[in-house]
Amino acid sequence: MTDIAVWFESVTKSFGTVRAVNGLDLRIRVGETVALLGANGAGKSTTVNLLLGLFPPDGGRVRVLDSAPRQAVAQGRIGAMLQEGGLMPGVTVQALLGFARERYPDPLPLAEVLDQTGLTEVADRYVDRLSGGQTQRLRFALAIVGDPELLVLDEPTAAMDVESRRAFWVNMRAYAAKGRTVLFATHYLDEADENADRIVVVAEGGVVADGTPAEIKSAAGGRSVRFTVDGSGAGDLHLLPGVTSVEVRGRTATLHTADAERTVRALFASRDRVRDIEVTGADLEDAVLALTS
Ligand SMILES: Nc1ncnc2c1ncn2[C@@H]1O[C@H](COP(=O)(O)OP(=O)(O)OP(=O)(O)O)[C@@H](O)[C@H]1O
Repeated sequence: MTDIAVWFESVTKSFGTVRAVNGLDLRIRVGETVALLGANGAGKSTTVNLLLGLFPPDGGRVRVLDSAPRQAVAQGRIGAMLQEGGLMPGVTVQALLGFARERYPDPLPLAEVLDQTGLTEVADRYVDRLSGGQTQRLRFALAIVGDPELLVLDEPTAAMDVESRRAFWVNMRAYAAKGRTVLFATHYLDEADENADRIVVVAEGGVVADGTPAEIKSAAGGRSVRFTVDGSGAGDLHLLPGVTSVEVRGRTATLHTADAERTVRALFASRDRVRDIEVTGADLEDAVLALTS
């Protein structure tokens, strides 16, 4: 028995000519809550699907809870909330959770799951009559009903409003606090920051950064300098001292810099006038942009 819950070793997976996962190395310890963070197409869902044994890797090895993924899933040791997949219509919330419970060797009590996921009030409602947020809660309930050792969530809060989202993370953290391992994929950088012990940033199918939220922010380092581009254009901005990347949207330029003071001084020296200048500390979004650009 090891204390590694999830182990990817040099894993690759291609779809036709697209290499969705490219030499991925990742180890997650038992009890960790890890966010997989990356842009569209970075390889998050493919990683999750490999972890669940939905298809085999082309190369490398995936181990979950000391087993092959399919075996761990078959034993009911992994709970998953995926992006798609319909719920059986024509049954009530309670009945569906009841069926699901029977598939597991040691499920949680039904009342506890309903209570924990805020579904008690709609227990008798047909699943096709639920709101979007309630449907997501039911998906979460189905993921935890078997009391799995590992919980895998692929963009779990998509389609939830602010209040449902907040409530969802409270529930997720309560589950993680029982010593369970959680891996969730997200686009929401603030959610990764607030709800994970560790953030793994993926781009083009590989890990580009891995650390605590604080470490990720400081690894990307630096600050952002934002201003309105005037007649001088934006062509030479990447040459300014300290600048690590340049983004221009409309008339607003954002410079990511490792040395804001030198960048700002050189910026003022290089043009007659600099309008609407704003210097901010790198937030997680800037950090991820800097790491993946
Ligand atoms: N079944 C498939 N067939 C063909 N290409 C695929 C398939 N699944 C994924 N891909 C491609 O693999 C790459 C990685 O996709 P993946 O869904 O893993 O990314 P993601 O990080 O989850 O993206 P998103 O945030 O948009 O869900 C993308 O270029 C995608 O188009």
